[in-house]
Amino acid sequence: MTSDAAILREALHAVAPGTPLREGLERIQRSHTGALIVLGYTPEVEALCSGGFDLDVPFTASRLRELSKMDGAVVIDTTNWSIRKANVQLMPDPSIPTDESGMRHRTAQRMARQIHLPVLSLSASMRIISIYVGSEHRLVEEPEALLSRANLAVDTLDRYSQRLDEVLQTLTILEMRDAATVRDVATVMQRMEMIRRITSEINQYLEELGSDGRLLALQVEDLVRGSASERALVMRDYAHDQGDVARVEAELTTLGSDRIVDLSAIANVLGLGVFEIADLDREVQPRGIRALSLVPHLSWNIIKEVSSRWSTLSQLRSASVEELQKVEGVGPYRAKIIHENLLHQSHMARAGLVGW
Ligand SMILES: Nc1ncnc2c1ncn2[C@@H]1O[C@H](COP(=O)(O)OP(=O)(O)OP(=O)(O)O)[C@@H](O)[C@H]1O
Repeated sequence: MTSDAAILREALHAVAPGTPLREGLERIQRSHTGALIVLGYTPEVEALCSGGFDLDVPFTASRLRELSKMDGAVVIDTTNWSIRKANVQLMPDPSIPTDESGMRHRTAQRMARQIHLPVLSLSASMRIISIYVGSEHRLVEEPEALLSRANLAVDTLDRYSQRLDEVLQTLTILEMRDAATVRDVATVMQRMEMIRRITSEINQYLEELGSDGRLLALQVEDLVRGSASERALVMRDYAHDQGDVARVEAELTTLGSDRIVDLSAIANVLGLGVFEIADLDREVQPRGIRALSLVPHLSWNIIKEVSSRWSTLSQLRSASVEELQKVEGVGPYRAKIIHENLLHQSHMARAGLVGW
């Protein structure tokens, strides 16, 4: 079953600026009237409606405004965006608790708690749009306020991305010198997880911003391009058990905000066995999967095959062209490219130059 929070998120998306529903709500606000709108038409909703009249007309912003001029609620079938009822009295169970004041908002909250569908309430006096689903409640924010918070979050994402670039470059150089430590790996994973978190927050803003968030969406896309696959590569390089990457991903995602600052906790999610602070300075070897991903023209299957033959990047780097050729799917040409590219990466790293 879809959770109330997920339904609320969808509803926020449906009322985002630029959508027909938002246009209808803005028209109602401009005419200084209020509205009570149920987003969903089910037998349960039908049973809680009294009076008014039945309709089956396509939803338009102007129809919503006209129908909201009348007393009572409007019911919209969101499966085909048609208006099904207008001028109806909603009769949710009066024993359902509500902390709202004013009959419109109290009815909206009770109704939402009973049917677990979005119910919108527009106050005539305060120009506020509220959405209720189950016990969830959100005010629909003005685009300007949302946009300024989203911009702040994008600035943060930008700073986090720069910092990730730095720590990832350090890790790359240390990997080539066989000197990476648990701390370096955990620091990269920490930065990547922080980027994932702020990106998911921004995506929620973007959903609510609708067409007003288009430019910002492009900027975010630019900042996070390739970051999810890079994160998976680092995990595959260092997770104690390579088959465990899905668990690592899930645990990292749910790590509380107090624990995400703790490098030991992150290292332990990767299975790197940190029992005391000094363990963070233990050297670790990558499997070489990220380094192989930088070699041109290598398919994922070949990367997996090659990396499974040698247990560490340094062993892989010392493999000769002849040895590489013994791997299924690797011919003389590919073997040479792998060999030369890994050496090239190593030389660049030794010279302190990365980003090939
Ligand atoms: N149970 C209900 N079913 C349908 N419509 C209702 C219901 N309760 C209130 N309303 C609608 O809300 C309108 C305003 O009601 P009321 O003045 O009691 O609420 P309010 O919250 O004080 O108003 P506002 O939100 O505009 O400040 C009513 O005229 C009616 O159209």
